[in-house]
Amino acid sequence: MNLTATIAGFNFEHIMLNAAGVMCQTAEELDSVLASAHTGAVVTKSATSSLRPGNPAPRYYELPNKLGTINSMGLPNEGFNYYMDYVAKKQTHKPIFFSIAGLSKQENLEMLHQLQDSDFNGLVELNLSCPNVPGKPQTAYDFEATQAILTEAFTFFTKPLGVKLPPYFDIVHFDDIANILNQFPLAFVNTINSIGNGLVIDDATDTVVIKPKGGFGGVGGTLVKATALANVRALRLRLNPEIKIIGTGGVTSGRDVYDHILCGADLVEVGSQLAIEGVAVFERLERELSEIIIEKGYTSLADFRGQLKVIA
Ligand SMILES: O=C(O)c1[nH]c(=O)[nH]c(=O)c1I
Repeated sequence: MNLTATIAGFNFEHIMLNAAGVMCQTAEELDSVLASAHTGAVVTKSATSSLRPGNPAPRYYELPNKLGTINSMGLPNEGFNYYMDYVAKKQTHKPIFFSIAGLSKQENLEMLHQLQDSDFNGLVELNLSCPNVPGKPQTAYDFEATQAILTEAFTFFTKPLGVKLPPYFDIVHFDDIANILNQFPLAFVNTINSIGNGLVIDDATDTVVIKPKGGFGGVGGTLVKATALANVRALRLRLNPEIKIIGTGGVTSGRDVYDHILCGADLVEVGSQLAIEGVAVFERLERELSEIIIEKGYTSLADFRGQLKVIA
């Protein structure tokens, strides 16, 4: 059975990896994802130029009954140079995604210049969708700003580049963002990031469950699966075929991985469920996915990728 994928000439022997932000802030966490026999790659925590402690705790919460998670981490990370050192000395055959989330266009362009001029030989994920930096909008909800940063980036950046998008909820917005992205030689689009600014209440105390922003935070896990699949499907139907899709959001079972692929995903990321279950989740998900593929009589992901049926 062929459970592989290719993006920008990089071969992925397994199609799952962590979602940026989960199990990827330190070298030890990154190593634990790479060490799994059931991951094809790893993505770093989105980096800013300098180290950031992030928002005050409690800033992460797992909902009861495995419904999902809410977080307002606030972009805590070890700083750009920490991850540059990590990728420089890391010996691995698995591709590495280097995620960046500068707080301004200039900061993002500066990190892209450093990545371009470095020996880094992996893929870069420009995170345009962090919902948790107080006062900072999710860039990808501003179509002009998205167009502008990609236009400037591609005047000098020649390594494989993709963008991490927030979820969209309007068909016209799917059209708008796809029209922008199709103008650029992107290696991939990663959709979705958490659903921004949700609110969860602790029913024992009538209190929000996280401290930052009065309890508003990004929602992930089971709760966001329908939105994640819609965004994967909508973008697959609209984007140039050369732009591959990483499906993220709502993955807790092999069937969820299968559904992301059915909607058009080439790679599939696990966030909330990885945080809840640990790296063993990848073995379980890959086993469950394989069982479904065998049951359906397929032998490779290409047999059903993007083959979601509609009702005639
Ligand atoms: O709060 C965070 O660090 C965070 N949290 C998210 O849910 N998505 C993001 O892109 C980020 I940068």
